[in-house]
Amino acid sequence: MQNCATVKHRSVIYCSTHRYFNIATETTTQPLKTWEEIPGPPSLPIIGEIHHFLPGGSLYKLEGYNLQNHLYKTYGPIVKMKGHFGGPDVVMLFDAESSAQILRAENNSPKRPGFMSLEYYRKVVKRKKGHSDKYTGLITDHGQEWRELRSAINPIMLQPKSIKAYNEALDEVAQDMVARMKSLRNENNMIKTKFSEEINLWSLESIGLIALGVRLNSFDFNLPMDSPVRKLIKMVHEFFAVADILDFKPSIWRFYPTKTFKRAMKLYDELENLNAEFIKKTVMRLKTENKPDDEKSVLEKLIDVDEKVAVLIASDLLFAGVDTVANTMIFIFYLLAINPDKQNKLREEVMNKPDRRPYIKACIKEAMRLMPVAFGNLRETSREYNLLGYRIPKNVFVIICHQHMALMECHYPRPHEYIPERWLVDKDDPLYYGNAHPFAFSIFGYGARGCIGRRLAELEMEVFLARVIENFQIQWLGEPIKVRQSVVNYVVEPFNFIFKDV
Ligand code: HEM
Repeated sequence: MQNCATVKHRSVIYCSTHRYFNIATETTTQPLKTWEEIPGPPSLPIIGEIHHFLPGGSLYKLEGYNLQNHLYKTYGPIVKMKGHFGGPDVVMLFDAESSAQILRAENNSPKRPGFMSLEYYRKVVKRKKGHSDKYTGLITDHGQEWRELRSAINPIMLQPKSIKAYNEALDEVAQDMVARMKSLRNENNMIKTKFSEEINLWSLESIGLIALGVRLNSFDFNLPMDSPVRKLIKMVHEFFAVADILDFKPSIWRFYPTKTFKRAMKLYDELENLNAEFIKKTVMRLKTENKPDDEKSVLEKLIDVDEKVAVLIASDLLFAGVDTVANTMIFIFYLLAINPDKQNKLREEVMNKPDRRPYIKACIKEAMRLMPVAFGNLRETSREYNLLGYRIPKNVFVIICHQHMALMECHYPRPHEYIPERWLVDKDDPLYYGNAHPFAFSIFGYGARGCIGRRLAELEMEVFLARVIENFQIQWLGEPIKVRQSVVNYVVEPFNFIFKDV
């Protein structure tokens, strides 16, 4: 059992009684420890900690949850990783209260760096080519520019009523996808084609319909491999792969244009052009139509505000909204497949309660807690902090390791079990989710910069899951699923799902 109070490097006990102390306030009479004193793997000049990840190193072959758990157990709730090859120093937080401290304090103008190579492409490469737009996009802008973009999109994407209006359209996509799945099964009721690609088609079709207002026809069996839709999916995958190498792994691209860096610049260019093509076609069509507000797509609503902004935002929605939702959906299917009692309970609800479905929401939430699509979130500090008794300087990258925190016993009892009920039980039940620190699980991020696609993602997943559960008994064959951590978490093949007719 992993208990927050058992961390050997800390004198602070805050969690086992479900009371959370503000550690910064507790220790104000003691001198702050320095940046250098923050525990972490010893680093070497220039290369930082890379040697630990090489054969024989203490972190060799560790990744994802296992890496986080190793760091937490070895160094405690705050771990420093030195930047390598000109990259920034990073602090990893496994402590919910300190995460809250950073996320709340940075909420005024939150800076989430992350996709540095994409930012370089949009702010340096593109501008050298003559693009002079004030904005570069939701993901890569910060400060005033980001705030302006965000305030244009917030009312469209975050109001439950405007998202609910897409229910029927999403259901149509879900039903089409179920029909496609039926026709793609072999004699053992397994999907003959690559399952992850199939789910990506569903996710792209859904987001395409909402963002652009058109059916992309991703489910067309005659879709050529070099069609724009397939190209887009391939490019989004590739985008995450190159961003992982350049931005989240040691890379010297800041000093020398590596092969991957060159590939990335070309890919970002191709991806933006492809997105622009999709969007241009839609914009032209929309100019000839005049729909009532509640039937308009996100792009249509944004065009009413500002056409250039509309194109930028729709482009970011397309690539941030495909892999995230698709992979989450695969994790949900898997957890329901290996927990047939939960699946049957869900089916009961889906078949009998069309209007109110709390259990489906709980199944999705619990899957995201147990198998999140992203392991953490990021903020750059805009000032100094006192975290857990250490001085954290300005301009440091802080990673909020929410995957690890959401699997801590002190927050969620029986943390490695799939128990959707924990999101529904009363206060006096020990499983009650409200006993956890509110920042222990923050899959969609936090505050002003939190995921703009959250409500849409939730609705997409609910609608599709209901249709799948109504039609199929999902089973999983053989060894447990394997997950590969990249910028987002992916399932490694084989996809041993069985979709039997109910
Ligand atoms: C299960 C699905 C999803 C998960 C877990 C997820 C998670 C996240 C997280 C953690 C962030 C960072 C938030 C922060 O910094 O506090 C984020 C940002 C973002 N997400 Fe999502 N997301 C999902 C689906 C989507 C979808 C469907 C879309 C598009 C419709 C989308 C578009 C975006 C965009 C554009 C941002 C950047 C927002 C900004 O910086 O202002 N996401 N997402």
